[in-house]
Parts: sequence; structure tokens; C-alpha cells
Amino acid sequence: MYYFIVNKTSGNGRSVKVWSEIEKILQRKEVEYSVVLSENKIELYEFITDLRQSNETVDGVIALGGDGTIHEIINHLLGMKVPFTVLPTGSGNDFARARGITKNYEQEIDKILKKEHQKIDLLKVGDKHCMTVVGIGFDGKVAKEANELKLKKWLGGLAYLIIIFKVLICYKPTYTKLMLNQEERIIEKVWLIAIANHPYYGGGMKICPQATSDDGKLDICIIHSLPKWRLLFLLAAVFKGKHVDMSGVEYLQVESIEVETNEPLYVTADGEIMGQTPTAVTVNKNALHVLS
Ligand SMILES: Nc1ncnc2c1ncn2[C@@H]1O[C@H](COP(=O)(O)OP(=O)(O)OP(=O)(O)O)[C@@H](O)[C@H]1O
Repeated sequence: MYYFIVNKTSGNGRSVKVWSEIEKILQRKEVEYSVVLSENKIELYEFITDLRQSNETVDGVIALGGDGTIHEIINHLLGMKVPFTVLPTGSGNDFARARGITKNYEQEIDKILKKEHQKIDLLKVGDKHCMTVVGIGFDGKVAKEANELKLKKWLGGLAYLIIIFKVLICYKPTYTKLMLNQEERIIEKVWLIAIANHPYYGGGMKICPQATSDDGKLDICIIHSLPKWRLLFLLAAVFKGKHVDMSGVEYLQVESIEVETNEPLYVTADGEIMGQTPTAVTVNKNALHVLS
């Protein structure tokens, strides 16, 4: 049995339209499925609780949503050895982008029905897990403002651009103390720290191009000690992942990181606000089964 979780709020309501398309494909292929079309996280928790208690064999849990939906689901599936994947219907879809999952839904369903899966790592941040990228600093502030902006769903990518400019006007880089694999490092004037399990965040920004979710490592990109105008050019280069060799960028691979800052900075995971610094991130190796 396949379990589908449709987040009605993601992608400006696109999930519901896509679900009706998918339901027809499933019926044509005579696939057994159960579905929840959820408006809020409580409906999601109830569905997963039912799934835990069910005697059915779970062939897969499939999200229709974006990275925020994935974030909620994986944090509830941990410990259950059920394979997970997504049919992307969000606005960012950075996990799908990283794994080559397309919007050719018929083709993606054929892949799902092959039942091939593999284990991947997750990032552990506090008591939560993250699938894609933990963002700290400038990007955390941008995500916070984007989540609060009601117009986000209408403006799409343009909303991020507007918010980036707005945040940039007032944002000041921060004195930061890091513990990288237990080794202390001080960096003054940090704009942002991205800690990645997959390469993309923010709807296609290739912040950690070398990140893979099967190497037991955190890929870390630190952007620091740059004037504002250079940061803007650098952020433009991030879309192609061409920023890593530029000055003001450090790219590291470690097993653990602790971040302390002289003032609290927003911490995001999969685009969702987790809290503020200080924070610590580690790898939870082979934590989740994903359908490939
Ligand atoms: N099953 C669910 N049902 C309802 N709401 C959910 C569910 N799972 C997560 N949410 C909330 O819905 C919000 C929007 O979902 P999501 O982030 O997937 O869509 P999006 O913002 O369009 O896509 P993306 O994150 O890829 O940009 C999230 O902030 C999340 O907290």
C-alpha cells in the first residue's frame, strides 16, 4: 500500500490539482493507496499515527508538497523503516531538484512502483532533523521574512529577490565562534553559514554544490568579510554554484559544527524557522529510506 500526503497549502494550492491528476494515474495502474489532503500539521500527525498502527505493508510514503512538507513528514517517519519520496508541488522544491525528481508525474510514479530504495543521511539540528540545508544568518533572516510575507505565494521567486534587497539594507555581519569537529575557529563579519545534506536551498540556490546525502558529512559554506555590494554579486553566482572559489567564501566538509554568535541569529532547516543561535548540527547517518 502506498500512502500519499497532500499538503493543500503548498505551492499556492497546486498540490490539490496535481493530486487529481495523480489519482487517475494510480487508478489506471491499479495501485493500492491511501491519501490525506491536509490543511494543517495536525492532520498530518494523525495520518502518520494511523500508518504506524496499521498492519498493512507500507510500500512508500509520498509527499505532494515542497520542502516544508518534507521537513514535517521526515521528522515523523524517523525510526519507521518506510521508504519516502516526494512528487514536487511546492514553490522551492529543492530536495526534488537535488535528486532529479521531476514534475513528469507519470514517469515519477513508474519509478516509485519499482520499489527500489536506498538509505540517506539527515542533518540533526537540536531535536529536529533536516533533509536539505540548515541556514544561519542572512539567509535565516530572509527565510523568516519570506514566511511572514503573505504575498510570497503570488510573487514566487520575485518575492525572494525583493526580500533579499530589503534584508540587505539593514543586515550587519556577525562575530561568530565555530566548533568544527571539536576545533575552535573564530570568524568575524559572517554573513551566512549554510550547512548542507543536499546542494540547494531557497528555490534553486546551489549553496553547497558538492553535498551528497550518503557520505556521513556536513558540507558547509561560510560567506564572510565582504562588503554588501560584493555579497550581492556572490549571491548571483550561487545559483550556478560558481561561488565556492571566490574570496570571502569558505567551503568545508566536517562531521559536526557548533555555532555561537555575539547576537542571536535565525536558524532555518528546509526553509522552516527552527529557532536562533547558539545551535549545533551533526549527521544522522543512514537515517531515512528514500525511494530512488
Ligand atoms: N501535511 C501538511 N499539511 C499542511 N501544512 C503543512 C503540512 N506539512 C507542512 N505544512 C506547512 O505548510 C507550509 C508550506 O508547505 P511547503 O513548504 O511544502 O510549500 P511551499 O512553501 O510552497 O514549498 P517550498 O518549501 O518548496 O518552497 C510549510 O511551512 C509547513 O509548515
